Amino acid sequence: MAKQGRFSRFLFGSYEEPKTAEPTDADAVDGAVDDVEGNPVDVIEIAADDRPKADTDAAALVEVEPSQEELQEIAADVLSQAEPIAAPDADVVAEIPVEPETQLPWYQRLKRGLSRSSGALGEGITSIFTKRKLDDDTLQDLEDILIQADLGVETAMTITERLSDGRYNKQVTDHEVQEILAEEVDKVLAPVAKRLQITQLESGPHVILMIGVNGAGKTTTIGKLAQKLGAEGKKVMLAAGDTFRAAAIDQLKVWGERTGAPVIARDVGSDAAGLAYDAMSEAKEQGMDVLLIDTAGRLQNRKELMAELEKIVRVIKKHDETAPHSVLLVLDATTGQNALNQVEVFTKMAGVTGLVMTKLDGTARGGILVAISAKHKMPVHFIGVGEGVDDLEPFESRDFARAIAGLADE
Ligand SMILES: Nc1nc2c(ncn2[C@@H]2O[C@H](COP(=O)(O)OP(=O)(O)OP(=O)(O)O)[C@@H](O)[C@H]2O)c(=O)[nH]1
Repeated sequence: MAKQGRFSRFLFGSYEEPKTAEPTDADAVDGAVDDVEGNPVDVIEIAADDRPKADTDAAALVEVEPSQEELQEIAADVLSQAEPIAAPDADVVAEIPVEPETQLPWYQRLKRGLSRSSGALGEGITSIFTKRKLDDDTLQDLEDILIQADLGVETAMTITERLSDGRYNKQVTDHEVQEILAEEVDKVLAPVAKRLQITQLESGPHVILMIGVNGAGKTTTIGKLAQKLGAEGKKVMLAAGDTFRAAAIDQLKVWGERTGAPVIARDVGSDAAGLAYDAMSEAKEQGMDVLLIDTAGRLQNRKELMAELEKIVRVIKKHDETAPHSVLLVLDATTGQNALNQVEVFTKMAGVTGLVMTKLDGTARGGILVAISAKHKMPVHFIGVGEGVDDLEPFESRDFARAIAGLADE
């Protein structure tokens, strides 16, 4: 059977989608809660015994704004795929890896971290273009590989169109394809690659609220940021606002010891907003430049999670009307398409100002950052490619684009 045209496969749905998510057993209930700006937001309750579901790989192949109902489903799905709720003190503190003494330069570590993604892309590209001319079939195969790497349909199409321009029916090299891939990825990412600005150095502290689902890497990212900001000479304080999990509190204390940053913590189960208020007082009193506040990734249900985030924001504002100055959403790259949905849900819920993507080293589908950037155009401040303290770096679009395309640094 002749292959369908590339565009019609997406628009008319004959494209074979990656497997869809299993239906969740989340109990949706009606309820109205305001978001941080006071706008009403629908709420979904998640059953307390919800367990993680299979990978959500359902690509949104045609860009359509989700309806309120769909958004509710997405929210249920997003949160149901977080780690299961553990008894608060049944957890153990994750081991914080010790840095190797000799460290590779960042680009090498980035390339190594993205090697699963670039390897999958590279192998795919080589298998397509070895001894084959550029025609409809090869372009279609390439597009499939790019979509499987989670780059998004739009970017995949742009790349194949650019490649076909002037090269149709000719032999192309892997390198040509990689160069075009890198250039197009860079075009999408360059506008969102923005440094995190610490703006409150005079009136301090600059308050950073870290949010995201369980296990995304919030606590680890706080530790890594504390290290970086401290190395820049900034006075940093940490607040263990994930009072839901004993391990999260302990882990933040370990990071505090390691980075020399004071940690404000209370017992598990304490009121997170009360802790944030006290942390603000302490940070002001001690003349801190930056206050990094950890938050719970998952409570009993989304309503509680949202209420807690709102409350934290409200009490912080009692100290400083302009705070929090940054609300960073931490995304785990290994969650694939689900990360796209998390941006949607948390932005509505908590007014996200920027993204941090972790665990790019743990997936062959690091292209998800490209799809997220193309869709949401949200600033990306940092990316993580490992558990070590130096495995988090400010996001540079060109480096990322060349590394994921498997090209050498320039
Ligand atoms: N491979 C890899 N692991 C990472 C990265 N960032 C974080 N991790 C690991 O991911 C795990 C979860 O990180 P946490 O920082 O505890 O996640 P969290 O979002 O604070 O989770 P909760 O406290 O449960 O809400 C830890 O084992 C981290 O070491 C990364 O960039 N690469």
